[in-house]
Amino acid sequence: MRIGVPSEIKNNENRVAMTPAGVLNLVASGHEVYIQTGAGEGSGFADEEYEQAGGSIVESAAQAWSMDMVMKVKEPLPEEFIYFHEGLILFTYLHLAPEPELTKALTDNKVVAIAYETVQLPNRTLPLLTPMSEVAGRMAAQIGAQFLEKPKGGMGILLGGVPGVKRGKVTIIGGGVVGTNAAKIAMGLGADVTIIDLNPERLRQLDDIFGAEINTLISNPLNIALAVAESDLVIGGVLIPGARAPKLVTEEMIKSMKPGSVIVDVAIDQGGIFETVDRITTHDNPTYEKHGVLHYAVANMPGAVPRTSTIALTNVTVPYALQIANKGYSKACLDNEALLQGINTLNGYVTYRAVAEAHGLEYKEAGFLLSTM
Ligand SMILES: NC(=O)C1=CN([C@@H]2O[C@H](COP(=O)(O)OP(=O)(O)OC[C@H]3O[C@@H](n4cnc5c(N)ncnc54)[C@H](O)[C@@H]3O)[C@@H](O)[C@H]2O)C=CC1
Ligand SMILES: CC(=O)C(=O)O
Repeated sequence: MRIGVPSEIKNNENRVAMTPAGVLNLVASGHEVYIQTGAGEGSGFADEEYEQAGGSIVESAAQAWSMDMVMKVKEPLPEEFIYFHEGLILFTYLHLAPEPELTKALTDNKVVAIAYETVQLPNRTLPLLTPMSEVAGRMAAQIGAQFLEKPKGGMGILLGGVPGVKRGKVTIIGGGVVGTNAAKIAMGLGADVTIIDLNPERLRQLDDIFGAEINTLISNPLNIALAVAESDLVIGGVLIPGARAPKLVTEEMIKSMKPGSVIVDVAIDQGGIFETVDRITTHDNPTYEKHGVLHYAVANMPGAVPRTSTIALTNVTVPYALQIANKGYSKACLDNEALLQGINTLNGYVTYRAVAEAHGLEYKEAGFLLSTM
């Protein structure tokens, strides 16, 4: 199979979908990999390293997009829709629930769109989302701590306090991968941390992991309102796979926070959990202020630490790319239920139920479509 790897074009997105090690793997199995010149630079991978691994460098995005399968990191932006065509296999993060135009472009052009974030193992975990959630979760606590500093617009507190001065309060809504990693760093900084989750079993696990060092609360509007009101930093890490994130933190709750508090909406890639987050922000201009609270809503947080993120991401994506390349997408997905869960659009249909529901579109089961093709 011929695999194309274009450069990422989102603001400050320095990750790339393939490392030279990944190229070596695919080439060793008889595939051809075409990398757009300079695509790996932001992650510290030079064109020559890809060539030494057996890949070919192409000059333009159009050339990289002209292959049988395109591997990317972030969802395509409107200027990339011109490259869509029938039968193209697109393997990348897509986050389609909050993206009606992208969903339409993929179905109109009959792209086989396999979303990293909905590839799901039988134990319900999301192996291609997890490493980036680990990165973003850890970053969320660091970023929150930074923006609480006065010169960054915050109220001017140190999360860990000092002897004789109270520690800062951090509430994390969603105790999955983002939440757990945010908690680790926030606790490491010395903050007073509360995690809120809907799943009591998850709260038990968190209690076992962190013990008395952490507060856990079941998710309901009252607990969220009380915790948000007394927090200096609130981090949103809720996910219902494939679906638009629920708005759990209302405008009234944001108004109840102290001036100079900070919210970090990590779940913004699925639409975000804060009612007052009305736009996606960028690494260039990461925050805005509303009701005196600093709002951070960058949808590609790991793009700021591309060396770590690219390696962590490709560690998990390349084995799945190999299955698709070796068997063809149809057999690979029929043989591997986890990969089948990744198909979001196929033959002009939306094949992920939560995405179809988000846009009021007809849903078709990918397995059924593939077995009748
Ligand atoms: N902004 C960025 O750059 C990045 C964003 N993300 C996003 O972060 C979000 C979280 O991802 P993960 O932690 O990997 O998901 P996860 O599936 O590991 O965790 C989600 C947690 O949310 C909980 N939850 C569901 N409904 C809830 C509710 N009503 N109240 C409280 N908790 C609830 C679940 O029980 C689960 O524990 C996703 O939207 C993901 O795409 C991930 C990486 C980077
Ligand atoms: C998961 C995601 O959206 C990211 O890593 O950018």
